[in-house]
Amino acid sequence: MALIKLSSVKKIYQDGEIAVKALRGVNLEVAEGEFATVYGPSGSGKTTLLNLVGALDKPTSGRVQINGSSIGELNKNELAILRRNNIGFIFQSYNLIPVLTAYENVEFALKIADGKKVSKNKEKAIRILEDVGLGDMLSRRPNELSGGQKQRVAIARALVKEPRLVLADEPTANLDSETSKEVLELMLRMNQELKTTFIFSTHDPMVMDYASRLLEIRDGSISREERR
Ligand SMILES: Nc1ncnc2c1ncn2[C@@H]1O[C@H](COP(=O)(O)OP(=O)(O)OP(=O)(O)O)[C@@H](O)[C@H]1O
Repeated sequence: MALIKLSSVKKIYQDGEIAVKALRGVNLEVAEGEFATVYGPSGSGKTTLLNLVGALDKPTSGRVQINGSSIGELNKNELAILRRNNIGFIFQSYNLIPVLTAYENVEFALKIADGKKVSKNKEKAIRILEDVGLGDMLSRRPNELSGGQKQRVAIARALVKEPRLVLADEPTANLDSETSKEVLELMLRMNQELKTTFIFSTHDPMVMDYASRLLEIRDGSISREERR
């Protein structure tokens, strides 16, 4: 069974009088363990696609299945549980909690996922922050970190739960090439060792080099696909 399955998915945003057709009938299956990137021009529908795959939004028509569940049939609470148990998100806007330190932001994500193993959580949170190169910034708050460092806290927070699926919107947009490489290597290791599935939206050729599957999206449709 595919981890993600989209069947004839359309998404129309109503912008006042105007209906914006953001996705125009997308069919897509992503299996467990894929490392896929979605690329295409600005406004082509990449973020819309990731939001649907992440159960953050529902399609206007068609079906989005995550691990066999049709998201159109789940209520808000069920969608939240599905996301919490399966998906790590890395967004452009970071969504870090401003009053918490880098370490606390990462540890908090673990606490929500699994309230029990507190001592293990501490080790895990520190280790993943070291892995993204922030071992000496554990006690900094978001406003004391650069854009790229915040991005790396957001990456650590998404990965620390070891979710089945990681969704990332331009994960390397604010990182220099050395840091991008380290973060991508970390994700690739998780992909190989834990079979974590990754789906990225990106313009970055380095990210595309790591991908095992490239999906081009144009005007709300998948226009080209390549497996490597
Ligand atoms: N909430 C919304 N209301 C109305 N229109 C929207 C909304 N969100 C997105 N759109 C429109 O839907 C289309 C697809 O947007 P989307 O954000 O998915 O594109 P994208 O490929 O991620 O673009 P970018 O690379 O610039 O982030 C665009 O025309 C956009 O203006």
